[in-house]
Amino acid sequence: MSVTSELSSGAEKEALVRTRAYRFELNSSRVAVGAPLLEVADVSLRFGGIRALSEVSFTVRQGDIHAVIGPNGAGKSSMLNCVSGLYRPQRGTIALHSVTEADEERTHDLVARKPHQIARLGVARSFQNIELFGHLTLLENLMLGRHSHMRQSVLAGMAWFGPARRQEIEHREFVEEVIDLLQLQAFRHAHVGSLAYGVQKRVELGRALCIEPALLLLDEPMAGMNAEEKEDMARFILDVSELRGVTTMLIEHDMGVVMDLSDRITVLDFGKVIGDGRPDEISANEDVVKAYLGEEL
Ligand SMILES: Nc1ncnc2c1ncn2[C@@H]1O[C@H](COP(=O)(O)OP(=O)(O)OP(=O)(O)O)[C@@H](O)[C@H]1O
Repeated sequence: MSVTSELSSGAEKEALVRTRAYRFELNSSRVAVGAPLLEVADVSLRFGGIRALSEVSFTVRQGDIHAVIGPNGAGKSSMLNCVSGLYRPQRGTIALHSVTEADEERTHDLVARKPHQIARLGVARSFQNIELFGHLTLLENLMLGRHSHMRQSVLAGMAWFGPARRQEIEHREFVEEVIDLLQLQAFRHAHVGSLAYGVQKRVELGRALCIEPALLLLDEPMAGMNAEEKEDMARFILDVSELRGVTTMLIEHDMGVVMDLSDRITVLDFGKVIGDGRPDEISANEDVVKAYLGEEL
């Protein structure tokens, strides 16, 4: 893609995000649309004799849905785990860019940081297996997602007066906006454990959004879903990106979904990048087609 067309698609996205009026920002990154948000450079990760990642480099740009695909064992989850700090690569850098309220540009090397420090920088992650509190209601699960933004002490919260009450109301309104976006109104007071699998996955996405992510990491958000649930989830991921400007990096096996949703795709095979580009470039890439021989592209 040429630089100008990249810029114009960035401007279009920004205009789309601005045309809708929302009370709360879900996207906490102030990096300009189309500019690099996450730069993975030369990352290598070994487990004993197994090379899970070899000199992996790619860039995720602000505003994009960026898919990481590849056959089983290609290193996709390992890559996501390196970004979220669960794994520490032996080589390479993973740089997250940010812009402060004073418009100062910052770069954070994620390799040196612990998972909770990376989460505090706004990197929110959902897992392959659902990790929600099944015995709590949907509202309670999402309110827990707001936890990192709550300033008042638990004691003040329990006493339920003054600033604690105001803050609770504010967070509740934030959560309601996420519930509206993901069309979860009907399940507000349901215990999450009793909800259908596809709805639980949507609640997980909601909880990640409650963190106000700078970068959203989704590990197989549609795994185990039926066709209708997949379609719904794809729509919500698109809304989160197009309407709310949240940058998303996702791992997904369903090629149809990946080709439809993604702005950019990085393909891994045996821990190496064998393709990186727009969906049309990836489906025309011979190495990628070879790696997926027999699979639909
Ligand atoms: N914690 C670990 N300890 C040892 N080996 C690991 C570990 N995590 C991943 N690996 C190995 O690294 C390689 C890449 O695995 P990874 O799970 O990242 O691939 P993947 O592309 O996500 O696969 P899948 O699509 O099956 O989930 C595999 O050979 C795997 O066995």
